[in-house]
Amino acid sequence: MSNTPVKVAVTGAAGQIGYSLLFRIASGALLGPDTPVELRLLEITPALKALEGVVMELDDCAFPTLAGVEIGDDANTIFNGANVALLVGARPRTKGMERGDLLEANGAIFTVQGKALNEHAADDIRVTVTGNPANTNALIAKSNAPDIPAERFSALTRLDHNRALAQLSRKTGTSVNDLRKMTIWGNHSATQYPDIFHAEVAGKNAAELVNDQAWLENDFIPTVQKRGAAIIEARGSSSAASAAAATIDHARDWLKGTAEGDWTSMAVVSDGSYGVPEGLISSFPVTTSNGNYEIVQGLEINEFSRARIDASATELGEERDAVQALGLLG
Ligand SMILES: NC(=O)C1=CN([C@@H]2O[C@H](COP(=O)(O)OP(=O)(O)OC[C@H]3O[C@@H](n4cnc5c(N)ncnc54)[C@H](O)[C@@H]3O)[C@@H](O)[C@H]2O)C=CC1
Ligand SMILES: O=C([O-])CC(=O)C(=O)O
Repeated sequence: MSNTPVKVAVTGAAGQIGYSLLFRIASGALLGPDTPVELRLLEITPALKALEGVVMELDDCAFPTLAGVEIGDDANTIFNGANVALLVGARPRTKGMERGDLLEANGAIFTVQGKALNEHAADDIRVTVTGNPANTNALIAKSNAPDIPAERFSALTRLDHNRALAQLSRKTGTSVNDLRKMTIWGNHSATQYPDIFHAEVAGKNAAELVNDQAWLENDFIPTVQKRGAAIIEARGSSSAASAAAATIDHARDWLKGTAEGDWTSMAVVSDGSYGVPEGLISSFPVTTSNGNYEIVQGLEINEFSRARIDASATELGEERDAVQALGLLG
């Protein structure tokens, strides 16, 4: 085991996603069994007592990879020296809300945290925003952290990606292990576009294999787009364990790399690829290695996909304008 622990900051650590996420990070699911990890856990003051209880449970697991835990309510202290920041802490939506309805309630959290990261995080910091509305919260954090390269900020669409894999695997009667090159485009919202035109099932093109436009339009796409709402309807609260698992998948692949011949979906700052306006944090197909990502280039976009990618980009532009009007962009 190497000696220097990687400092992983998690916000909203006493929340329901935190309760799944922390134990997986501490057990090595993010950085592997040979890398010690120091958890830096941020909460609001009234939640610190509950967080102390979670830390007792972390202690009681005696994880060999857990080198230390620090908790607190001050982002400047908790983000000090952080190498990885998982920004989960934010209010979840409840029944009948869209994620964008949380912009005003949650946006301000990410101005403060962006500034604190800018001042105190380690030089190699990589930031993943899970708290909703994730793309625009990531934009807020990025714009309040001018000294951190824009490519170090990302938002989570891996849960949507994983949901799309699960739906395609069920439809084709194959294992998720046989699936490659799924893509989520756009916003982590009901306008996101899960795209199977480039996906592969055991080496065959998924759209051609499925060959069922009605399923694609009326089942697959809306099921993935509205899965979060379906879970709220069924569980009475929003997805937590699957969101934690996706947060780990996202951050792990970013640091460790995607497999040869595959890619993943991450919401990252647009460089104008595929006509998504530059500067928006939008989901793209990306390959990763050593903590860097590249947007997959050269994919042919058919008319069906074009309209959906554009619609989600339009929504992201509207969210950007809304937070700009609220004075949240640095
Ligand atoms: N991007 C994605 O795929 C998904 C995103 N989410 C989002 O993740 C967020 C967290 O969800 P849950 O854990 O279920 O919510 P939760 O309400 O159980 O926990 C949120 C925690 O954040 C804390 N918090 C609030 N303000 C904070 C601040 N300024 N600094 C640090 N901590 C703060 C709260 O005290 C609370 O403990 C929500 O916004 C939810 O909508 C949830 C599922 C999937
Ligand atoms: O739908 C929600 O509000 C929680 C979430 O982001 C998801 O499950 O995808």
